Amino acid sequence: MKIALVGYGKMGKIIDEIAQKRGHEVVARLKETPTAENLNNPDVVIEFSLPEVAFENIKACLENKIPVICGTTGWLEKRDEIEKLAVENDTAFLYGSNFSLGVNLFFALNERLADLMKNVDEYSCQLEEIHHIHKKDAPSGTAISIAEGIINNNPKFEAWKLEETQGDQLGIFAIREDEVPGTHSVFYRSEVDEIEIKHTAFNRNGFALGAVVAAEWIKDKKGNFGMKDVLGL
Ligand SMILES: NC(=O)C1=CN([C@@H]2O[C@H](COP(=O)(O)OP(=O)(O)OC[C@H]3O[C@@H](n4cnc5c(N)ncnc54)[C@H](OP(=O)(O)O)[C@@H]3O)[C@@H](O)[C@H]2O)C=CC1
Ligand SMILES: O=C(O)C1=N[C@H](C(=O)O)C[C@H](O)C1
Repeated sequence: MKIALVGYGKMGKIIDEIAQKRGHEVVARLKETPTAENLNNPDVVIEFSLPEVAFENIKACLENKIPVICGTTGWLEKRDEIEKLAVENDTAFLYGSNFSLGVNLFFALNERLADLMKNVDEYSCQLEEIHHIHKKDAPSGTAISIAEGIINNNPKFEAWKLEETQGDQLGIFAIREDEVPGTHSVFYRSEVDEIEIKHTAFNRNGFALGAVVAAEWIKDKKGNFGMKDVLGL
C-alpha cells in the first residue's frame, strides 16, 4: 500500500519504520499542509501533526478523496465538520485518540467498570494522565475518551473538567513529566479502599503499529470509523 505521512515528528518517524517493515511504500513525509502534488498519490494518509493544523490537513486530504487515519489530538471541536466531508467526498476517515491495542482494551475495561460502579455510592472517581513535557494539549485525547466512556455508562457524571472531580463534573489531573510516553489511570476511592485501573505505554511503538494496522484496514472503506471498528471491540 502507498502511505503518505502528514506530520513527521516523534510519531511520524516511528510509523515510517513500522509501515516499511510491514511492506508498505511511504510516498510522502510532510511537515506542511498536504496538497494533491506533495501527497504523491497515496492510497491512504496517516496524520500525526499538531492540534492547530490537523483540521486543515485532514480537510485537504479528504477533498482529494484520500482516506485519512488521524491520531492528532486537541482539535476535536471540528470533528463533525470533518466527518461530513468524508461522506460528501465519498471517502473514509478514522480518528483514534490512542491507537495502541492495550489502550483500546483498557477503554472496554473502563466502560465495564463504570457500568458496575453506577449504583455504588461509596466511591468517588478521578482520572489521571501523565505525559512528556513537549505535549501541546491537556487533557490528553486518551483521557477524554476514558472520561467519555465513564460519562456514557454512569449517569452520575455529566461532563469532564481539568483538575479535581466536583459533583457531576468528572475530574482529570493532567501531569507533564520528563519524557513519559503516556500513562492513564482511573481511580475509584472510598473511605476504606481504592480501585485503580492503569495503562502504561513503555514507548510509542504500540501507537504507531495501531495506526498502520488501521491504514491497512481502511483501504476500500467509505464513511467514518474508530479503532473499535478495526479491532472488533
Ligand atoms: N492517537 C495516538 O495514538 C497518538 C496521538 N499522538 C498525537 O499525535 C500528535 C503528534 O504527536 P508527535 O509526533 O509526538 O508530535 P511532534 O511534535 O513530534 O510532531 C509533529 C510534527 O508535525 C509537523 N508539522 C508542523 N506543521 C505542520 C503542518 N502544517 N502539517 C503537517 N505537519 C506539520 C511538525 O514539524 P516541525 O518539526 O517542523 O515542527 C512535527 O514534525 C499529537 O497531537 C499527539 O497528541 C501521539 C501519540 C499517539
Ligand atoms: O502526545 C502524546 O504523546 C500522546 N498523545 C495521545 C493523547 O493525547 O492521548 C496518545 C498518547 O497518550 C500519547
